[in-house]
Amino acid sequence: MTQILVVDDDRAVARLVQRCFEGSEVDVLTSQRAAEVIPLIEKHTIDVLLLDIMLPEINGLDLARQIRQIDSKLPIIFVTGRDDSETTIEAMKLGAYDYLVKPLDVGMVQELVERAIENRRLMHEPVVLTSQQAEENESGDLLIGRSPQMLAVYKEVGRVAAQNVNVLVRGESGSGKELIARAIYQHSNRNSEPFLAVNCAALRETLLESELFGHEKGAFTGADSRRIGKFEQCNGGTIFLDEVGDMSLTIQAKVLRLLQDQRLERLGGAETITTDVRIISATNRDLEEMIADGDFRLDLFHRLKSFEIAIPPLRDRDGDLEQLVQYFLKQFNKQLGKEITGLSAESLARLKAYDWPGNIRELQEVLRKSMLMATSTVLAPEWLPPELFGGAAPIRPSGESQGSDEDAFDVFLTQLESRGSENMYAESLEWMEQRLLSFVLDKTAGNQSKAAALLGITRGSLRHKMRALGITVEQVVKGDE
Ligand SMILES: Nc1ncnc2c1ncn2[C@@H]1O[C@H](COP(=O)(O)OP(=O)(O)OP(=O)(O)O)[C@@H](O)[C@H]1O
Repeated sequence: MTQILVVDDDRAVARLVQRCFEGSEVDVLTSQRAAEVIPLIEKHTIDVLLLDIMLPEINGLDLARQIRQIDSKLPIIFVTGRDDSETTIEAMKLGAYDYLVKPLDVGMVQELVERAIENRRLMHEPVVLTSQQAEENESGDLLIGRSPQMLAVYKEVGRVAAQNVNVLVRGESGSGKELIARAIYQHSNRNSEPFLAVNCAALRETLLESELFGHEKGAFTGADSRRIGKFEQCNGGTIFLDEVGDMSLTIQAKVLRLLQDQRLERLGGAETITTDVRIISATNRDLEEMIADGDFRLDLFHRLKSFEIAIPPLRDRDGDLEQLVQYFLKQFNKQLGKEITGLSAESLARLKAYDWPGNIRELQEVLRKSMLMATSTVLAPEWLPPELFGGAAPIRPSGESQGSDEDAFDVFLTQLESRGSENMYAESLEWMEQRLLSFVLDKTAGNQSKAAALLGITRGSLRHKMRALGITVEQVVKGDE
């Protein structure tokens, strides 16, 4: 269970945050007194702290300094009554995750807290290179696979982690670039400093520029207060630039300058700020081709790849598929309350013959969906999706799930009931969310902004849900073909 702590002498703030997470997996603890905060943090595992800057007994910033001594990586979101840029900057320099200005907006609180929870997870959940012991122990995210190809990758992680150089992680979509980036960070000398991830493909140019470099009030329409960018906020830490090939040339030039002399200016600002960040970047794009086409800067490319790690696609890893299948079967049995003991020989042969363009993430999704539908304890080919059969749907047992989604839902509900689920509400919602998101992303050809607009949720929430459900745009679009 995720736990967040809200500290504010204004009870309305605590009530609003509690409302934001009603019925969710997030447990909201509240306190109105500064003196209670440290004992609460020591007693409970707090994932995110929402902290009023103007507490009656103590300044929130001073309290944050004390908290940093106990837990240097706890994401703190400051809540301020007024948009006072000096205090805000002070807070961000202290390593605050972000800040919110009252009156609070439910959607914004949800989105920011969800992002902070994800950030906490990225920093904390250890990425463990597989060993028998690690698999048994099952804590954190495991990097499964002992193929010679992956052993070579682990060796490179070990070789580069402690060196203070920028690393470019390359690999196809879903092949584990983010996991490898986190493994590098966790084994680095900067592992007690923050790790912030920015997806360069997820934001429009101005927003990405402001996310990375910050902006001054009035720098562009909508910039109604000063904002500290991730490079400044992450001073001393590590930034993960995901989908780095999607940065515009303007932003590339700014990142290059930052890499050359660790200096930056906020958007619309004149002050030069010095910062010290290590960059781990990742891409599945052909940067050499982009350079040849004038879409990516050669000088930046060289700076980013002081060291390069290439993750092999799943289809090229000898023997890893079986191990990953075993691991995910165990994981999903637990999550879905199933008791599937293994795959039939034909199912395994199908999995091995398939190309896995979406790599591990696609394998996860295929297994999860198939396990959700399966009525037997051995996963037979009829439960596998059509793409594994070259597009032709496998024959399902008569009378089951051949028809509409409505029929499939009835079958699913019957299965839940017959296995005595005590979590039908959550499991059915997840089932429907899977379909809803896949449907909408299909309709919008994978455009997440349009999909979020259709769904009436923010793009951040959509991305969060996609990640939680293991949905990737490539897969959704591919399913349409
Ligand atoms: N070797 C592995 N062992 C176990 N799980 C893995 C492994 N590699 C990847 N995964 C899982 O597969 C999913 C995709 O991994 P990740 O997000 O790191 O891929 P990525 O290459 O960064 O994807 P994208 O290109 O979409 O950004 C995650 O859920 C991750 O935990």
